Amino acid sequence: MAENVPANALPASLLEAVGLTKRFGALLANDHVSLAIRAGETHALLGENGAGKSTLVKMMCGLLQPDSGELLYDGAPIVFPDPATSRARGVGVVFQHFALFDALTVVENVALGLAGHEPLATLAARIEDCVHRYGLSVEPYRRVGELSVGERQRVEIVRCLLGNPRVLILDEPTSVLTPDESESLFRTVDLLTGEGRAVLFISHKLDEVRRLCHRATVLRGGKFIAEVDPKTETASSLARLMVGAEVPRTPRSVTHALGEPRLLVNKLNVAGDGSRGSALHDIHLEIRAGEIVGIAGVAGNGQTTLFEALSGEKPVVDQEAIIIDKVAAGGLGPTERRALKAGFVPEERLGHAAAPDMRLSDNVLLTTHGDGEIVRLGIIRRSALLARFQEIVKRFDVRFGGKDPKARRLSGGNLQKFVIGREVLREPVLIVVDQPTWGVDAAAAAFIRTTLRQKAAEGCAVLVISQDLDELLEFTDRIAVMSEGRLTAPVPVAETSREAIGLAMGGAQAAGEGTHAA
Ligand SMILES: Nc1ncnc2c1ncn2[C@@H]1O[C@H](COP(=O)(O)OP(=O)(O)OP(=O)(O)O)[C@@H](O)[C@H]1O
Repeated sequence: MAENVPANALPASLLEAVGLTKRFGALLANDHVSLAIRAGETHALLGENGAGKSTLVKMMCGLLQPDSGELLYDGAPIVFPDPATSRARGVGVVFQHFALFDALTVVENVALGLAGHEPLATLAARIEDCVHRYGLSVEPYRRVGELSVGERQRVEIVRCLLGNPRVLILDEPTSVLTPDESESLFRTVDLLTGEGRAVLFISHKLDEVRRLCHRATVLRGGKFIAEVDPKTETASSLARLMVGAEVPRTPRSVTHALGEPRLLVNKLNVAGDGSRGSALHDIHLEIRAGEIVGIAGVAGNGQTTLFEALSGEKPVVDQEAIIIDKVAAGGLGPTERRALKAGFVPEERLGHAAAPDMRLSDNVLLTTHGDGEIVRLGIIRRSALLARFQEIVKRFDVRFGGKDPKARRLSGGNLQKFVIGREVLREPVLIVVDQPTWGVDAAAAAFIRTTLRQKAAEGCAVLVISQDLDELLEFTDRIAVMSEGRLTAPVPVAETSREAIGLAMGGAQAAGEGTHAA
């Protein structure tokens, strides 16, 4: 990938933050942070959850105004009063949480963000052109509601590129991508920097930062810590800079006897509804108390439908197709399934797992209202709710400013820790988690995995849907692969390999011996 630029030939900074400071109440989210992005470089912005990366980016594009400090663009001071102005000046941002309308097509969504009234056919042609030029796979006339998170992200990138940005800021672009999708994004990034554009790349995946980025700025606790050449660092030395201490690794599976099946999926068929999620065909799966089963697969192959069928959000006709802790649950809704002590953590934390404009404590209620402890005889026990909220925050180290902010105020990784903690503290016998560590820093990711391992050791059955193969290989016991709505038989991790899983992801039945016996 990209070579180091000799020091005597450094290109000028395109966009520069000089001593930016931002306070939210008592919390100093950015404390005199400086960062310069040069033409032709990919610059990483690193830091643990809540370190202040998104706050810095928001100030660099006019979404937030700094309390002090200034921005320089082409070496001259500039103020971006809002994102429209920064966009018009050539600063494009793709955020972690997308701003797309499900009911509209790709081209309609893109049109909404543009000034003027370009005919949709012309715009679709421009999208096709951009897609072709930068190797992105996006179909202009597909409805966004049908797209996987990875595809939605490409729509956001295309939308940005159509504005012909000189600086492109990507906020955790690979956290929802498969290895292949990430590789193709890296090629796109290289093409962009090759054209003299600058890319600011926020990521918790330190290996990819080392491969892709020319320089890295590290933040910790809202402060600038270091600017380093990631190629001369190791993933652990970078993690040490971010965290200020060694990062623990997830303990491998401890051998313990497995108990009763907690989840049985038997001949589960779900029709595609033409909108989000594909059909499921004849899914079989058994997860016993004490084990973690992982589901790998390229996004959009039925994982979302499977999650929704398991959580009760999508109706399943056959009552016996899903059995939770010996109870036929196919026809039960989400609350009734939670009453069976099942916990569910969906992929989209903001909007699905948590209501953005509700306070965190009220968000606790979303999945605990049927548990009896917090709501009794239809009356909310506020003290019990607050006690649970505080326990989640303490045990899962959820960091935020203020006492009880709205969910949308949390950094991405901290919100993820919150929604995982909310389910884990319900003491479930079955927990289904879609993308458990999306956007979570290395230390917090290790903590989440270790917690899920502990739950399994205590007798919980855990199902993890993840696009991160390394994660699945690191902490699950068996792995199945989802492809075109079909699930391979889960195979013990020791008996499979990245290659076999990769093949199965492409549709070959290579990760397991057959497709049925679980
Ligand atoms: N609008 C806001 N009001 C109050 N606090 C906020 C607001 N925005 C961010 N914060 C707080 O500022 C801190 C920094 O958040 P920021 O989103 O910048 O972190 P981050 O480094 O991007 O984290 P992550 O990796 O989890 O996305 C966090 O503690 C967050 O809760």
